[in-house]
Amino acid sequence: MSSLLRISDVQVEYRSRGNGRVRAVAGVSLDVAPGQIVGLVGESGCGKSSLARVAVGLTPPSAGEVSFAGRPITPLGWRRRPETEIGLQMVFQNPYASLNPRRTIGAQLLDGVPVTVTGAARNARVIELLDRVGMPAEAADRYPHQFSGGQRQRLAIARALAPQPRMIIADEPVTALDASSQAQVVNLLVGLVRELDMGMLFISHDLALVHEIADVTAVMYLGRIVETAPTRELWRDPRHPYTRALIDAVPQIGPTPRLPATLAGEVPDPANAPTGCRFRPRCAHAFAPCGDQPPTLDLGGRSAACWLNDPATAPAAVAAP
Ligand SMILES: Nc1ncnc2c1ncn2[C@@H]1O[C@H](COP(=O)(O)OP(=O)(O)OP(=O)(O)O)[C@@H](O)[C@H]1O
Repeated sequence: MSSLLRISDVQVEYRSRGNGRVRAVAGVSLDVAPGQIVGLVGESGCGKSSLARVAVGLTPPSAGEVSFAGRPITPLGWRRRPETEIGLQMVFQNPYASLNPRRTIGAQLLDGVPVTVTGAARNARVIELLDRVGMPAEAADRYPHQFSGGQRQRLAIARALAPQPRMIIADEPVTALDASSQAQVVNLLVGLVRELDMGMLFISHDLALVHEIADVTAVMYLGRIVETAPTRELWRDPRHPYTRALIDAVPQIGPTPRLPATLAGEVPDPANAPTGCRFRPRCAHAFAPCGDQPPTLDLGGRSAACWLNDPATAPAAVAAP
């Protein structure tokens, strides 16, 4: 399958206190195909937002490349080419990040409507966008502060749809909302993405939510993707102990209810990332080879960066105490 968004070996570094540098994203590759929903999941601080900002050209990568529909995305390219041409739009956790509090909703939606739509059709497009996200036409004359959090996120989705993008990157789009709005906004977003046959990179710390909506799930830990698989396979048969731990942390209801297991410890600060496998200090299966960083192993339609999947090293894990 050809990819729409291609992230190749991207690194993101920040200046840390003193003269040091922190590598928040340490070599990530990820593809999103047209019409595909890819979920990117991981605990807070693992580098998800840093990766999203690079993917839309808001932050330059320290190394690696991002391309969209075969064209490179760089912050320079982003400025030169209006986002309406790029076809990649972002929905942020906080809708105030994408909605200007001082301008009416209608004016902001109009900004995103392609210039090829002219005259009365422009206003008609605004009304249509509002209708798509379940908001009344009168919303066009109001300001963002006149809406609830859930309504504002609906409006931010309408703003993202205005340029008729081919893909959305949604970074924790419902985390800031109350529980009842969360389900509504996720259903709306996923429904629109499917209906309009767009691609989506859906970033979340909530594996259960990603399980419900994503075709493919990528699991990120401390700046690296540790496992990628079709969502159903990942859930049924995780190949990385971190994925297993995240699944075990989800409460199971139904015929065999199970209490969630907590994942011991916390994500280390990337400034003090462990050598070798970064998950090693928290991993119940750590064995000698984990002192070296595991490569991303191709497991046939899926991949995992864990020595347990390497036939050459795995027997040692069984032998380990
Ligand atoms: N501008 C910055 N300067 C320095 N360090 C940063 C900066 N932005 C992020 N970081 C650090 O990079 C790491 C990854 O942060 P990032 O926000 O990308 O992770 P995340 O998985 O999206 O977490 P969250 O969901 O909490 O936002 C964290 O350790 C964070 O402290």
